[in-house]
Amino acid sequence: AQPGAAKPAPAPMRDLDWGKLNFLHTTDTHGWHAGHLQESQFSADWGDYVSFARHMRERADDLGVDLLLVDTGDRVEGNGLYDASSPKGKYYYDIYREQQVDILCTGNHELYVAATADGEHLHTVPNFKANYVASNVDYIDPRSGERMPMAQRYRKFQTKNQKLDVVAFGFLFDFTGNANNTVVQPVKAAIREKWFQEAIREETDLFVVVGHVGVRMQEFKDIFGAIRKQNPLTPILFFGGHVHVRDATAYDPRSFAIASGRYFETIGWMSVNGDLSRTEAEALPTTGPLAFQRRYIDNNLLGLHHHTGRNATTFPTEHGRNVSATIANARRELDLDYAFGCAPKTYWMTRSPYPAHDSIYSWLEEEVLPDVAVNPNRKEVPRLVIANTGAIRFDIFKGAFTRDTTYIISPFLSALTYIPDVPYHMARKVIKLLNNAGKIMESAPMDSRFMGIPEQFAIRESIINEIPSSATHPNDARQKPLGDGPSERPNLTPGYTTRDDIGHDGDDTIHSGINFYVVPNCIQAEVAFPSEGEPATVDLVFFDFITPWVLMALRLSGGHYDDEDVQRYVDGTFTELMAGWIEKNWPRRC
Ligand SMILES: O=c1ccn([C@@H]2O[C@H](COP(=O)(O)O)[C@@H](O)[C@H]2O)c(=O)[nH]1
Repeated sequence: AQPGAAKPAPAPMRDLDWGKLNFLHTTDTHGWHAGHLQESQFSADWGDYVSFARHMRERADDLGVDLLLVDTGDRVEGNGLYDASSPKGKYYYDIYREQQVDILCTGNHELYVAATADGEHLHTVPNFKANYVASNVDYIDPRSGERMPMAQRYRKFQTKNQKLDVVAFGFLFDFTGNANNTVVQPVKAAIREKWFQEAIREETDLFVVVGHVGVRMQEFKDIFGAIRKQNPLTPILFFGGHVHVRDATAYDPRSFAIASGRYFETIGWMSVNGDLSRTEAEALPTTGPLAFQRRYIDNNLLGLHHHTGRNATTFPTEHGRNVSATIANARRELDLDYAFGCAPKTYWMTRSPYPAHDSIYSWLEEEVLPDVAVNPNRKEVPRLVIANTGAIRFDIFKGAFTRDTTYIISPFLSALTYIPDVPYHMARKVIKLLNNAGKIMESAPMDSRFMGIPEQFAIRESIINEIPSSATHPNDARQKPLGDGPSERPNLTPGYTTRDDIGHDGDDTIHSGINFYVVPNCIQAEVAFPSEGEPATVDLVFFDFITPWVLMALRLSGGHYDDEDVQRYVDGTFTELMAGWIEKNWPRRC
């Protein structure tokens, strides 16, 4: 863990079930390779993960089984360790490569900005040349204009100990927001390609699909359908991401899919037992069942010690320590602990309802947006200022708001844009349409959920845990999450209490539950409105990311505007404007 990181508290644990084939899975780490310095349950860093993987690989060797590490993309954007350097990723690429990841793929965040895609092509792809798989992503060379696969389309290899043949794919969901130096082929088209049809006809013991795809998204179902049609009995293992939740499901009895959360809070564990080798299986009179297990490991040192049977002295390897030290140096050089101000209280994204005094969205709407959305030439003009909730990525904790926090909360280069003098009777309808457009904005790429937080692709209704559970045994499947307040098990720390299709026992650490309140796609501040009556026209100010939806909403309200009508409203990114607001409004020191 990093110097000064919060120390984890002991908690009741569930063990890992080892199988013949075992996996550790990271996804949507978004640059959090230093761990969560302020959150004890997630405060291990990438160096600790390097040590952990080393011990787990040794254990696999001792047992004569296999362990593979997989990563399903969105490794970048969302933390100072990646975002604060110039160029972005100056330190991150060399830190990430220290882990031996066996199969990895691209996420959408590797592709939003052309320079990020260049970085992926120049660094992570060659760093993991044999292991990086890009089944539906191409890169366009900026000099020659040549279009080429981002990496090999699929990977065929044998596991170390049991010599199991694996055919692995690496997919990205049907993302359309990529920069023009990349091409994302829709999954339905990619699986019709000759190379894919040949790959699924390879002689293999199992298929592994890593994907920056939610495990309940159609893209994974289509890939599963195509492989299964050709291979009625071969095990197919899916590792998903993008939606930022812990989740697991099975598409049929010989397949399994896991998603392992977000922000390096979780290290996913999947294990498989049964007749995996096709030659052995073919010799049997009938095909035996496969047994799949999953665990969501909280990324903290006490848990990692527990699962490896080690302690503070025996756990860190020299390699792991060096990686932790490299991260600490990078954080120091980037001055990530520089404080813009001191947050007077904690502001939550989804742990409190919106609106509320401790909702980050209420804070933005009531305090920040009215203050930063000011164009000096139009400051008297009444305006509606719309922000998409997906632009905010994390909670603000009471205490120092640092350079690191700015990127944690808002890593995007979001700009405030506007359409001047929109008739108010039209402009006022926009927020309602963005939040409740229903079927009109349901299908990609205009799916209105893309404006909101990724978690809400999976969680559609609030999860409120006010009622204390009566279950007391750690492995009691009837266990229900507990509230944030006093609980019947006072020793439990609040944390993930995941319910997936397999049951309620997926988390390695037994926690009391945390509330999740569904939030709207967008929020809106009314600024400089007349004290009485309504304005005839307003400036409609909004984050540039949501331009296509705003134009569509205006069209539905009878206003015919297009991209040419959209202008820059204030200079600077929203991240910079927010940091400036904090410097001005919150005390410098805590
Ligand atoms: O410029 C941007 C880019 C993205 N967003 C929001 O982020 C999510 C996607 O998050 P993932 O981590 O890729 O799942 C997107 O749906 C937007 O809500 C943004 O606001 N601005």
